[in-house]
Amino acid sequence: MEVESLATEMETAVRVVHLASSLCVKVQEKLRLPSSTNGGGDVKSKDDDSPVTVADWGVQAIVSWVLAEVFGSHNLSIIAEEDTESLTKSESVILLGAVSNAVNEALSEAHKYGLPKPDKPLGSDDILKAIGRCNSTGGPKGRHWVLDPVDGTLGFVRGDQYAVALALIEDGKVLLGVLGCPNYPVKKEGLSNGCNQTESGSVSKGCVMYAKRGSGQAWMQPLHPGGYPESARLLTASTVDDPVLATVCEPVERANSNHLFTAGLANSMGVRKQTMRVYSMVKYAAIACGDAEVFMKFAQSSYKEKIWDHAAGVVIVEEAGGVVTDAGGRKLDFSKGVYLEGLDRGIIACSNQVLHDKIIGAVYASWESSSL
Ligand SMILES: Nc1ncnc2c1ncn2[C@@H]1O[C@H](COP(=O)(O)O)[C@@H](OP(=O)(O)O)[C@H]1O
Ligand SMILES: [Mg+2]
Repeated sequence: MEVESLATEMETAVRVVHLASSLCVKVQEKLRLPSSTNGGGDVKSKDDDSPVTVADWGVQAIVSWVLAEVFGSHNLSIIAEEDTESLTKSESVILLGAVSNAVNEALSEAHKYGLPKPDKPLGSDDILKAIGRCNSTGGPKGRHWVLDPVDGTLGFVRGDQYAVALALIEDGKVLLGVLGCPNYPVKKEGLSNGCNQTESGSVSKGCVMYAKRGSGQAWMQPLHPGGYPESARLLTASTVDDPVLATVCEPVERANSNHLFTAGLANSMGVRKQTMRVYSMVKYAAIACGDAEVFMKFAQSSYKEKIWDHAAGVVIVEEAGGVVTDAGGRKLDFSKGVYLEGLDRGIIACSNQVLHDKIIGAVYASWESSSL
């Protein structure tokens, strides 16, 4: 498949991530209201105790509905994080109503993003069908959309960073990636070289980043409440290759990555800047636009990374000039279904190859002496 032939896929993916991000912004605002007035925007717990909200289901419904409208539902394969189980329980009527309202409110604006909109509001059955359709398990062959409707749900419910992440995988390769980062601080003007902030530049909030495999380009658009933006800027990852000058980022949650190991590693390399703890794939976004140089994640060995937590971010970082591998220096394998099978210890994303080589070397040196 020629990557150039993916114009409609890219266009649709970018536009629907803008629309989905606008839904998230509204739901996150509601979550900050007292629970009696937040319109059913409460936070639920999944079986693994991680949070899930109206936004997770709402985004999944919207993306699934739009992709089915544009590409047809026949043979449409979507691998996504949420399922309908808790939404279909009898006690979930209010929750399903809140998802329905959020989805229909967002879809009523779809034309502002150049996307199809339904003739009449979607019913609960349509919404459950759209969410439930995203149950593909992927694999080595064929075309699969990969969606994390709200990555970093903990950040989302805390009013912090989160991302809407959509990617397209074909025959195990990530061809397209789109990241909606509604709370990302973006410098407003004079931005010719990524989204680095300067002291003089004014900063606005929210962007969508995207890249097509092999294009050598990653792009960023501002997030506009009123519709699809006219402009896009090229992103360039940082050329800093001296760890002493590098900014390292890692997950906020101690449970998701070994902070002690990362701190020891950074220390051994002479890193001086304070580690940035950031929720979600926004860490990949920070590397792609030059705000950070290194993202490291060392989960517990029993944890298996899911493809939707990485696919979009990896292609965006790579096309912006960065390098992403496991801790053994091997490319992440998106061909094995829902999980990143065979991952060696952790994930290392760097803004350039020279820095990446240094970090991988330091991981080897530190590993033996660590108690991981
Ligand atoms: N025990 C664990 N170890 C590592 N990652 C985990 C984890 N439990 C959940 N995660 C993943 O870490 C993601 C959040 O990333 P981060 O910690 O970098 O902010 C979660 O995404 P969701 O919030 O979409 O569930 C989830 O997929
Ligand atoms: Mg996630």
